[in-house]
Amino acid sequence: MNTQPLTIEEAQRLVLEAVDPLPAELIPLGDCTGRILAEDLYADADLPAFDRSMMDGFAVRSADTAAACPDRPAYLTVIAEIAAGEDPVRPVGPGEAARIMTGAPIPPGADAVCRFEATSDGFRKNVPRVGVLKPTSEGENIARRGEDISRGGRVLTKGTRLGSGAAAVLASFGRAEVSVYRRPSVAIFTAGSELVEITEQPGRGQIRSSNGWMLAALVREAGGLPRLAKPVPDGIDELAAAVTSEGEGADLLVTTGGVSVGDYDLIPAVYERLGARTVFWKTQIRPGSPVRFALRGRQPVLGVSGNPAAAFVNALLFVVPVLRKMAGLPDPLPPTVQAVSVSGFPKPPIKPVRYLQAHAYLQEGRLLVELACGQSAGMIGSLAGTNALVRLPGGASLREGDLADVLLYGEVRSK
Ligand SMILES: Nc1nc2c(c(=O)[nH]1)N[C@H]1C(S)=C(S)[C@@H](COP(=O)(O)OP(=O)(O)OC[C@H]3O[C@@H](n4cnc5c(N)ncnc54)[C@H](O)[C@@H]3O)O[C@H]1N2
Ligand code: MOO
Ligand SMILES: [Mg+2]
Repeated sequence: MNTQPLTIEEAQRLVLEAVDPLPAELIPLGDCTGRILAEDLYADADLPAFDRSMMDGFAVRSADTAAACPDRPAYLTVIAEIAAGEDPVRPVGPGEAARIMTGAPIPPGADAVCRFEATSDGFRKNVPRVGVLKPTSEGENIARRGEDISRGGRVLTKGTRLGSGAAAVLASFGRAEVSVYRRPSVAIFTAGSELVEITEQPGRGQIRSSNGWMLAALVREAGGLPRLAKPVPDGIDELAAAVTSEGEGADLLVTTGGVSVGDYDLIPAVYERLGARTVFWKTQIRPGSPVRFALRGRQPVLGVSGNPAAAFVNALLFVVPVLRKMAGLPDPLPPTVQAVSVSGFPKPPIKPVRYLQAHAYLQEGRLLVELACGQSAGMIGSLAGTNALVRLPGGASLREGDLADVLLYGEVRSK
């Protein structure tokens, strides 16, 4: 086990190294939103599958229209009407045109579509003859077979998060089922003799256990399936029994509380009882420094701090990346962007990296960030209404107007 506090980069590397993407499963296309594609998708056909009209108008031979102008229209005999869904076989010969609708196949012989607006009488149905008012160039208003997606090409890449656009592509190739990475299941345990369930009225010295609910929501947001156990009193037997019975088969175990040096901080002993090998304990981050990472066989176990804001930071920095990697995303670490800080941070610089609860928002197209009031690790209020963490490197201070590194985890809107 590493005994020196690790840098955040080293700690994240060790955690991510220990986990792999989960196996794939087939799901109905209608359930694909937010899931991660587990295969490359190649086009097994051209899209569109046939040359088709992009306008309502007339399929013509472009040469017939070369000299057309409003004063001397090119008059063509209308030989057919082609609606979308039809399969026209009759060729358009010289001096002829076929009335055609958007999406309908181009008939043999025609090489362009002249839209209604560029004809005389075009909007009138059943006219035997139409006057084309301007030249229609070869290929005009025709979508060529395969011009959208050509057969054999890769249209979706493994590791893509599926959404509306991908659904359109998958549907076009008849994929009623899609292969995605399985959603990670996460068993969550909250340790502490002071904790009561949220439906209970806490007695003196007791508190409602909020961390489990926070973690369950975060797991869900990251695409995982949380299983939240009842709060467990501090006791090696009780905690080990709960994890053994309710953590069975979970892809990830998360415990909160009990990771520091107090007399009842029993998580190290519990992990030992469970046969989990500790990979590291303590990191150079604040809050959340005493986070613990262990492996119980292949099952990863993350012991996050009991202090609510510290638990939140631990979860964003470790639990979410683990879930993203398990879910098949190629870039598991949350992206960092830069924003102008409208607040300064009054405390003096420290050696560890600080993560500050913040609200990032847009103003006239620029990303700004405001620190939440109350940055103590034990506080909960700063978690409400925030969508970002400001990352303050070791030794750095933050003044109003400085450019700050920001880790976004929620929707960014205008203020
Ligand atoms: N002597 C030292 N004491 C502490 C150190 C240290 O280095 N030396 N580190 C401090 C830091 S930093 C942190 S962070 C905390 C870590 O605490 P634990 O992970 O051991 O958590 P607990 O002691 O169980 O609880 C801490 C705090 O959080 C509340 N809590 C716990 N679980 C929940 C929950 N499910 N929902 C809401 N709140 C919860 C708990 O009541 C305590 O107030 O240790 C410092 N101490
Ligand atoms: O690292 Mo502890 O999380 O400061 O509060
Ligand atoms: Mg403690």
